Amino acid sequence: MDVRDWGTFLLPYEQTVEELKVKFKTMRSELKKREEYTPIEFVTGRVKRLSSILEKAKRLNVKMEDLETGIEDIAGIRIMCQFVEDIRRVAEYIRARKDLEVLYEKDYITNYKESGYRSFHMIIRYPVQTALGQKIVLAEIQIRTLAMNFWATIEHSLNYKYRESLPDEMRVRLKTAAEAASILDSEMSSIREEILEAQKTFEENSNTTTQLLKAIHQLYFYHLVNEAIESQERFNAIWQAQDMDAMRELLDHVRALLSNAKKGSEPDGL
Ligand SMILES: Nc1nc2c(ncn2[C@@H]2O[C@H](COP(=O)(O)OP(=O)(O)OP(=O)(O)O)[C@@H](O)[C@H]2O)c(=O)[nH]1
Ligand SMILES: Nc1ncnc2c1ncn2[C@@H]1O[C@H](COP(=O)(O)OP(=O)(O)OP(=O)(O)O)[C@@H](O)[C@H]1O
Repeated sequence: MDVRDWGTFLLPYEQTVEELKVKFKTMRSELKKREEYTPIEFVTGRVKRLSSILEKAKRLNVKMEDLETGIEDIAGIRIMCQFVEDIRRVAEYIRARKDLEVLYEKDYITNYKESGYRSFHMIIRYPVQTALGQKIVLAEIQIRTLAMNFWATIEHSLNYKYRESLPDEMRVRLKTAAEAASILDSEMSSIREEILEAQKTFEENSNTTTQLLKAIHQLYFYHLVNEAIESQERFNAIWQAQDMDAMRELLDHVRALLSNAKKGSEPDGL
Protein backbone atom coordinates (compact mmCIF):
# COMPACT_ATOMS: atom_id res chain seq x y z
CA MET A 1 0.00 0.00 0.00
CA ASP A 2 1.34 3.47 -0.77
CA VAL A 3 0.78 6.52 1.43
CA ARG A 4 -2.41 7.53 -0.42
CA ASP A 5 -3.93 4.05 0.02
CA TRP A 6 -3.20 4.17 3.75
CA GLY A 7 -5.07 7.48 3.94
CA THR A 8 -8.22 5.93 2.44
CA PHE A 9 -7.76 2.70 4.42
CA LEU A 10 -7.92 4.68 7.67
CA LEU A 11 -10.93 6.84 6.63
CA PRO A 12 -13.69 4.51 7.90
CA TYR A 13 -11.77 4.06 11.16
CA GLU A 14 -11.52 7.81 11.62
CA GLN A 15 -15.25 8.15 10.98
CA THR A 16 -15.97 5.30 13.42
CA VAL A 17 -13.96 6.93 16.21
CA GLU A 18 -15.64 10.31 15.66
CA GLU A 19 -19.15 8.79 15.58
CA LEU A 20 -18.60 6.60 18.65
CA LYS A 21 -17.18 9.54 20.60
CA VAL A 22 -20.25 11.65 19.78
CA LYS A 23 -22.61 8.77 20.67
CA PHE A 24 -21.09 8.12 24.08
CA LYS A 25 -20.71 11.80 24.92
CA THR A 26 -24.40 12.18 24.06
CA MET A 27 -25.21 9.19 26.29
CA ARG A 28 -23.33 10.94 29.09
CA SER A 29 -25.36 14.14 28.84
CA GLU A 30 -28.65 12.27 28.35
CA LEU A 31 -28.13 10.18 31.51
CA LYS A 32 -27.11 13.27 33.45
CA LYS A 33 -30.39 14.95 32.52
CA ARG A 34 -32.56 11.88 33.10
CA GLU A 35 -31.02 10.53 36.30
CA GLU A 36 -28.91 13.38 37.67
CA TYR A 37 -26.04 10.90 37.80
CA THR A 38 -24.04 9.61 34.88
CA PRO A 39 -21.84 6.51 34.93
CA ILE A 40 -19.74 8.09 32.16
CA GLU A 41 -17.16 10.60 33.33
CA PHE A 42 -15.46 11.29 29.98
CA VAL A 43 -14.76 9.70 26.62
CA THR A 44 -11.63 9.66 24.46
CA GLY A 45 -10.78 7.96 21.21
CA ARG A 46 -8.00 7.48 18.71
CA VAL A 47 -7.14 5.82 15.44
CA LYS A 48 -4.05 3.67 15.81
CA ARG A 49 -0.96 5.18 14.23
CA LEU A 50 0.33 3.51 11.08
CA SER A 51 3.64 2.55 12.71
CA SER A 52 1.73 0.98 15.61
CA ILE A 53 -0.57 -0.95 13.21
CA LEU A 54 2.43 -2.32 11.29
CA GLU A 55 4.33 -3.20 14.46
CA LYS A 56 1.29 -5.03 15.87
CA ALA A 57 0.66 -6.83 12.54
CA LYS A 58 4.26 -8.06 12.62
CA ARG A 59 4.01 -9.13 16.26
CA LEU A 60 0.72 -11.01 15.71
CA ASN A 61 1.73 -12.41 12.30
CA VAL A 62 -1.17 -10.68 10.57
CA LYS A 63 -0.82 -10.41 6.77
CA MET A 64 -1.29 -6.98 5.17
CA GLU A 65 -4.48 -8.13 3.40
CA ASP A 66 -5.93 -9.32 6.74
CA LEU A 67 -5.42 -6.09 8.74
CA GLU A 68 -9.16 -5.32 8.87
CA THR A 69 -9.95 -8.56 10.68
CA GLY A 70 -6.59 -9.31 12.28
CA ILE A 71 -6.18 -6.05 14.21
CA GLU A 72 -9.24 -5.26 16.25
CA ASP A 73 -8.23 -1.94 17.76
CA ILE A 74 -7.39 0.23 14.75
CA ALA A 75 -10.43 2.26 15.87
CA GLY A 76 -10.63 2.59 19.62
CA ILE A 77 -12.55 4.56 22.18
CA ARG A 78 -12.14 4.68 25.93
CA ILE A 79 -14.92 5.40 28.44
CA MET A 80 -13.88 6.59 31.89
CA CYS A 81 -16.15 6.02 34.91
CA GLN A 82 -15.99 7.24 38.51
CA PHE A 83 -16.81 3.90 40.12
CA VAL A 84 -16.21 0.22 39.24
CA GLU A 85 -19.99 -0.44 39.40
CA ASP A 86 -20.47 2.11 36.62
CA ILE A 87 -18.37 -0.02 34.26
CA ARG A 88 -20.95 -2.88 34.36
CA ARG A 89 -23.74 -0.39 33.74
CA VAL A 90 -21.99 1.15 30.74
CA ALA A 91 -21.29 -2.35 29.36
CA GLU A 92 -25.03 -3.15 29.69
CA TYR A 93 -25.93 0.02 27.76
CA ILE A 94 -23.48 -0.98 25.03
CA ARG A 95 -24.87 -4.53 24.78
CA ALA A 96 -28.39 -3.12 24.38
CA ARG A 97 -27.49 -0.77 21.52
CA LYS A 98 -28.89 -1.42 18.05
CA ASP A 99 -26.24 0.52 16.15
CA LEU A 100 -23.39 -1.88 16.91
CA GLU A 101 -22.79 -5.54 17.63
CA VAL A 102 -20.62 -6.80 20.46
CA LEU A 103 -18.31 -9.51 19.11
CA TYR A 104 -16.71 -10.44 22.42
CA GLU A 105 -15.65 -9.03 25.79
CA LYS A 106 -12.44 -9.18 27.81
CA ASP A 107 -12.85 -8.70 31.54
CA TYR A 108 -9.44 -7.56 32.72
CA ILE A 109 -11.01 -6.42 35.99
CA THR A 110 -11.86 -9.87 37.30
CA ASN A 111 -8.90 -11.38 35.45
CA TYR A 112 -6.37 -8.57 35.59
CA LYS A 113 -3.26 -8.88 33.48
CA GLU A 114 0.17 -9.94 34.70
CA SER A 115 1.30 -6.31 34.47
CA GLY A 116 -1.47 -5.29 36.90
CA TYR A 117 -3.56 -3.79 34.04
CA ARG A 118 -7.30 -3.52 34.76
CA SER A 119 -10.06 -2.51 32.33
CA PHE A 120 -13.16 -3.94 30.68
CA HIS A 121 -12.84 -4.34 26.90
CA MET A 122 -15.48 -4.89 24.27
CA ILE A 123 -14.69 -5.64 20.65
CA ILE A 124 -17.52 -4.50 18.44
CA ARG A 125 -18.61 -4.59 14.81
CA TYR A 126 -19.67 -1.11 13.78
CA PRO A 127 -21.45 -0.32 10.49
CA VAL A 128 -20.11 2.94 9.14
CA GLN A 129 -21.84 4.73 6.24
CA THR A 130 -19.23 5.81 3.71
CA ALA A 131 -19.63 7.53 0.32
CA LEU A 132 -19.17 4.08 -1.22
CA GLY A 133 -21.84 2.45 0.93
CA GLN A 134 -21.86 0.68 4.27
CA LYS A 135 -18.65 -0.79 5.65
CA ILE A 136 -18.44 -2.86 8.80
CA VAL A 137 -15.35 -2.18 10.86
CA LEU A 138 -14.03 -3.66 14.08
CA ALA A 139 -13.48 -1.31 16.99
CA GLU A 140 -12.37 -1.60 20.58
CA ILE A 141 -14.16 -0.02 23.52
CA GLN A 142 -12.14 0.14 26.74
CA ILE A 143 -14.13 0.93 29.89
CA ARG A 144 -12.22 1.78 33.06
CA THR A 145 -12.32 3.86 36.23
CA LEU A 146 -10.37 7.07 36.67
CA ALA A 147 -7.90 5.20 38.91
CA MET A 148 -7.41 2.41 36.34
CA ASN A 149 -6.87 5.05 33.67
CA PHE A 150 -4.34 6.90 35.78
CA TRP A 151 -2.34 3.70 36.28
CA ALA A 152 -2.57 2.56 32.63
CA THR A 153 -1.49 5.96 31.30
CA ILE A 154 1.61 6.08 33.50
CA GLU A 155 2.45 2.44 32.80
CA HIS A 156 2.03 2.96 29.05
CA SER A 157 4.48 5.89 29.07
CA LEU A 158 7.01 3.92 31.13
CA ASN A 159 6.76 0.93 28.82
CA TYR A 160 7.15 3.24 25.85
CA LYS A 161 10.25 4.78 27.43
CA TYR A 162 11.89 1.46 28.33
CA ARG A 163 10.46 -0.52 25.36
CA GLU A 164 10.81 -4.23 26.14
CA SER A 165 13.38 -3.73 28.89
CA LEU A 166 11.32 -2.33 31.75
CA PRO A 167 13.53 -3.04 34.81
CA ASP A 168 12.19 -5.85 37.05
CA GLU A 169 12.09 -3.57 40.07
CA MET A 170 9.94 -1.09 38.16
CA ARG A 171 7.63 -3.89 37.01
CA VAL A 172 7.09 -5.03 40.61
CA ARG A 173 6.47 -1.49 41.81
CA LEU A 174 3.97 -0.90 39.01
CA LYS A 175 2.13 -4.07 40.00
CA THR A 176 1.97 -2.83 43.59
CA ALA A 177 0.71 0.54 42.34
CA ALA A 178 -2.03 -1.28 40.37
CA GLU A 179 -3.10 -3.01 43.61
CA ALA A 180 -3.19 0.38 45.34
CA ALA A 181 -5.35 1.82 42.54
CA SER A 182 -7.71 -1.14 42.91
CA ILE A 183 -7.98 -0.56 46.68
CA LEU A 184 -8.69 3.11 45.97
CA ASP A 185 -11.54 2.03 43.65
CA SER A 186 -12.99 -0.23 46.38
CA GLU A 187 -12.80 2.59 48.92
CA MET A 188 -14.58 4.94 46.52
CA SER A 189 -17.26 2.29 45.90
CA SER A 190 -18.01 2.01 49.62
CA ILE A 191 -18.27 5.80 49.88
CA ARG A 192 -20.56 5.75 46.85
CA GLU A 193 -23.04 3.48 48.62
CA GLU A 194 -23.08 5.82 51.62
CA ILE A 195 -23.65 8.81 49.38
CA LEU A 196 -26.53 7.08 47.56
CA GLU A 197 -28.08 6.09 50.91
CA ALA A 198 -27.72 9.63 52.26
CA GLN A 199 -29.30 11.02 49.10
CA LYS A 200 -32.24 8.60 49.44
CA THR A 201 -32.87 9.51 53.10
CA PHE A 202 -32.55 13.19 52.26
CA GLU A 203 -35.14 12.81 49.50
CA GLU A 204 -37.59 10.90 51.75
CA ASN A 205 -37.23 13.48 54.56
CA SER A 206 -37.68 16.31 52.15
CA ASN A 207 -40.88 14.66 50.78
CA THR A 208 -42.31 14.28 54.31
CA THR A 209 -41.56 17.93 55.09
CA THR A 210 -43.18 19.15 51.87
CA GLN A 211 -46.29 16.99 52.43
CA LEU A 212 -46.61 18.22 56.01
CA LEU A 213 -46.39 21.90 55.03
CA LYS A 214 -49.02 21.37 52.32
CA ALA A 215 -51.29 19.53 54.79
CA ILE A 216 -50.97 22.31 57.41
CA HIS A 217 -51.84 24.83 54.72
CA GLN A 218 -54.96 22.82 53.85
CA LEU A 219 -56.18 23.06 57.47
CA TYR A 220 -56.97 26.74 56.82
CA PHE A 221 -59.24 25.79 53.93
CA TYR A 222 -61.28 23.70 56.32
CA HIS A 223 -61.43 26.61 58.82
CA LEU A 224 -59.34 24.65 61.32
CA VAL A 225 -57.39 27.82 62.13
CA ASN A 226 -56.40 26.88 65.70
CA GLU A 227 -55.24 23.44 64.60
CA ALA A 228 -53.29 25.02 61.73
CA ILE A 229 -51.51 27.49 64.05
CA GLU A 230 -50.81 24.77 66.61
CA SER A 231 -49.46 22.39 63.92
CA GLN A 232 -47.33 25.15 62.45
CA GLU A 233 -45.78 25.80 65.88
CA ARG A 234 -45.14 22.09 66.39
CA PHE A 235 -43.64 21.91 62.93
CA ASN A 236 -41.26 24.81 63.73
CA ALA A 237 -40.03 23.06 66.90
CA ILE A 238 -39.60 19.71 65.10
CA TRP A 239 -37.79 21.43 62.24
CA GLN A 240 -35.36 23.01 64.71
CA ALA A 241 -34.70 19.60 66.30
CA GLN A 242 -34.62 17.83 62.89
CA ASP A 243 -36.66 15.01 64.48
CA MET A 244 -37.94 13.08 61.45
CA ASP A 245 -39.98 10.57 63.52
CA ALA A 246 -41.86 13.48 65.11
CA MET A 247 -42.29 15.00 61.64
CA ARG A 248 -43.94 11.78 60.35
CA GLU A 249 -46.17 11.60 63.46
CA LEU A 250 -47.31 15.18 62.98
CA LEU A 251 -48.03 14.47 59.31
CA ASP A 252 -50.29 11.53 60.35
CA HIS A 253 -52.02 13.75 62.93
CA VAL A 254 -52.70 16.57 60.43
CA ARG A 255 -53.89 14.06 57.82
CA ALA A 256 -56.36 12.64 60.39
CA LEU A 257 -57.67 16.17 61.13
CA LEU A 258 -58.10 16.79 57.42
CA SER A 259 -59.86 13.53 56.81
CA ASN A 260 -62.36 14.28 59.64
CA ALA A 261 -62.93 17.78 58.28
CA LYS A 262 -63.48 16.43 54.75
CA LYS A 263 -66.20 14.11 56.05
CA GLY A 264 -67.98 17.18 57.45
CA SER A 265 -67.97 19.80 54.71
CA GLU A 266 -66.37 20.97 51.48
CA PRO A 267 -63.67 23.60 52.09
CA ASP A 268 -64.11 27.15 50.84
CA GLY A 269 -62.42 27.79 47.56
CA LEU A 270 -61.83 24.15 46.71
N1 LIG B 1 -1.10 0.42 29.84
C1 LIG B 1 -1.41 -0.84 29.52
N2 LIG B 1 -2.36 -1.08 28.60
C2 LIG B 1 -2.66 -2.36 28.30
C3 LIG B 1 -2.04 -3.46 28.95
N3 LIG B 1 -2.56 -4.60 28.44
C4 LIG B 1 -3.47 -4.22 27.54
N4 LIG B 1 -3.54 -2.88 27.43
C5 LIG B 1 -4.42 -2.10 26.56
O1 LIG B 1 -5.43 -2.95 26.08
C6 LIG B 1 -5.33 -3.10 24.67
C7 LIG B 1 -5.71 -4.50 24.28
O2 LIG B 1 -4.94 -5.42 24.99
P1 LIG B 1 -5.15 -6.98 24.84
O3 LIG B 1 -6.52 -7.34 25.22
O4 LIG B 1 -4.02 -7.68 25.49
O5 LIG B 1 -5.12 -7.07 23.29
P2 LIG B 1 -4.31 -7.75 22.21
O6 LIG B 1 -4.68 -7.01 20.97
O7 LIG B 1 -4.55 -9.21 22.26
O8 LIG B 1 -2.79 -7.50 22.56
P3 LIG B 1 -1.95 -6.20 22.70
O9 LIG B 1 -2.72 -5.06 22.10
O10 LIG B 1 -0.73 -6.49 21.99
O11 LIG B 1 -1.70 -6.02 24.19
C8 LIG B 1 -3.89 -2.71 24.35
O12 LIG B 1 -3.79 -2.30 23.02
C9 LIG B 1 -3.68 -1.60 25.33
O13 LIG B 1 -4.29 -0.40 24.89
C10 LIG B 1 -1.04 -3.18 29.93
O14 LIG B 1 -0.44 -4.06 30.54
N5 LIG B 1 -0.77 -1.86 30.17
N1 LIG C 1 -9.39 1.97 22.78
C1 LIG C 1 -8.66 3.08 22.96
N2 LIG C 1 -9.28 4.26 23.12
C2 LIG C 1 -8.61 5.38 23.33
N3 LIG C 1 -7.26 5.44 23.35
C3 LIG C 1 -6.57 4.30 23.18
C4 LIG C 1 -7.22 3.06 22.98
N4 LIG C 1 -6.27 2.10 22.88
C5 LIG C 1 -5.10 2.71 23.00
N5 LIG C 1 -5.25 4.02 23.17
C6 LIG C 1 -4.20 5.04 23.34
O1 LIG C 1 -3.66 5.35 22.07
C7 LIG C 1 -2.28 5.67 22.19
C8 LIG C 1 -1.51 4.83 21.21
O2 LIG C 1 -1.62 3.48 21.57
P1 LIG C 1 -1.39 2.31 20.58
O3 LIG C 1 -2.65 1.95 19.90
O4 LIG C 1 -0.24 2.55 19.70
O5 LIG C 1 -0.93 1.23 21.58
P2 LIG C 1 -1.64 0.22 22.51
O6 LIG C 1 -3.07 0.11 22.20
O7 LIG C 1 -1.32 0.51 23.93
O8 LIG C 1 -0.82 -1.07 22.14
P3 LIG C 1 -0.96 -2.23 21.11
O9 LIG C 1 -0.18 -1.86 19.93
O10 LIG C 1 -0.40 -3.39 21.86
O11 LIG C 1 -2.42 -2.44 20.78
C9 LIG C 1 -1.91 5.40 23.65
O12 LIG C 1 -1.91 6.63 24.33
C10 LIG C 1 -3.01 4.52 24.14
O13 LIG C 1 -3.26 4.71 25.52
